[in-house]
Amino acid sequence: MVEVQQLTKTFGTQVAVNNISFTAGKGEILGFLGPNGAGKSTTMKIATGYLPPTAGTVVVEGYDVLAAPLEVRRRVGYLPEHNPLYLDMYVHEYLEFIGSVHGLKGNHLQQRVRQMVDRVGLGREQNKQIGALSKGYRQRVGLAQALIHDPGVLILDEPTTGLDPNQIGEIRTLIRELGQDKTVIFSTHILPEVAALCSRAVIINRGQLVADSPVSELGAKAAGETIIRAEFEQPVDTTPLLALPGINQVEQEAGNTYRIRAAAGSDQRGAISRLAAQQGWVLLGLRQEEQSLEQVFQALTK
Ligand SMILES: Nc1ncnc2c1ncn2[C@@H]1O[C@H](COP(=O)(O)OP(=O)(O)OP(=O)(O)O)[C@@H](O)[C@H]1O
Repeated sequence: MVEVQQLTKTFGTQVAVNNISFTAGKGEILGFLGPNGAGKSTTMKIATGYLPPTAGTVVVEGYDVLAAPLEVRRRVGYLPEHNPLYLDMYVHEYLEFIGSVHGLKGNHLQQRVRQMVDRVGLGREQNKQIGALSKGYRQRVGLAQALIHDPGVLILDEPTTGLDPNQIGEIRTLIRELGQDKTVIFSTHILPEVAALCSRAVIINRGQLVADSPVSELGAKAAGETIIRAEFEQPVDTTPLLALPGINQVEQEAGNTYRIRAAAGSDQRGAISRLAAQQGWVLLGLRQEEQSLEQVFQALTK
């Protein structure tokens, strides 16, 4: 579990992160979104103990990043945005080195290295120097080093950037598996990735939190209201529709389709279909409009 509370980070006069709070739970994959410069990497660096907060706290599996940085590092796997690898080291050698930094030794260390090579799909490239690997394979080495000590929390800064579509698919599958029993926070600019992988998303903009909600509810939040389209066989009297609680406006569109604006986050379809039955209206279609994640992101971060 990762608990970010009223976190602020300033660099001189620049406020990179401005009083944000959110929580990521065990078995949860949290998408961390925001435009360039929003403060994502800064937040992740603080949560992994690489940067101290200016104010506020981050608590990782019960340990405060400032008060217990070693306990935090033991429990966190971190893939930084600019994956800092030792290019002249061989893949095995590097993973052994990182494993030993985490206190792994002997057979157990060798076994973990083999398991990680296998897990991230480094098999064919495992005997090369890191400098000889393609971007995608370097990213896999970065993931393997983040996982080597079997941390309960994984913080991945743009893990799929620069990968080809096949590699993206494989890394997403891996993240999905890891998310079953770990806490995973990952940042990305690829919005369909969030829809595919995450149950929840946190969006920040200019250092401030602008959304923290289940991905499925983001649309209504961004729009500030829910739009429903109802098609009837005949024109209907809009007065009883407008009288339903939570319905703000009803407009007739082409034919006998009505655009119904309702309070954000509410689902009025049941009430509308019951009203239609009461009034003897033949309801041909009833559809709640979904906003795409792109639209939501743009609305919240412009
Ligand atoms: N060491 C630093 N010194 C000064 N300013 C910094 C430093 N690190 C980050 N910043 C500033 O803090 C702000 C947030 O940067 P950050 O890297 O956290 O954004 P981001 O959301 O990760 O962006 P991107 O999507 O482009 O990676 C930016 O304006 C950046 O210039």
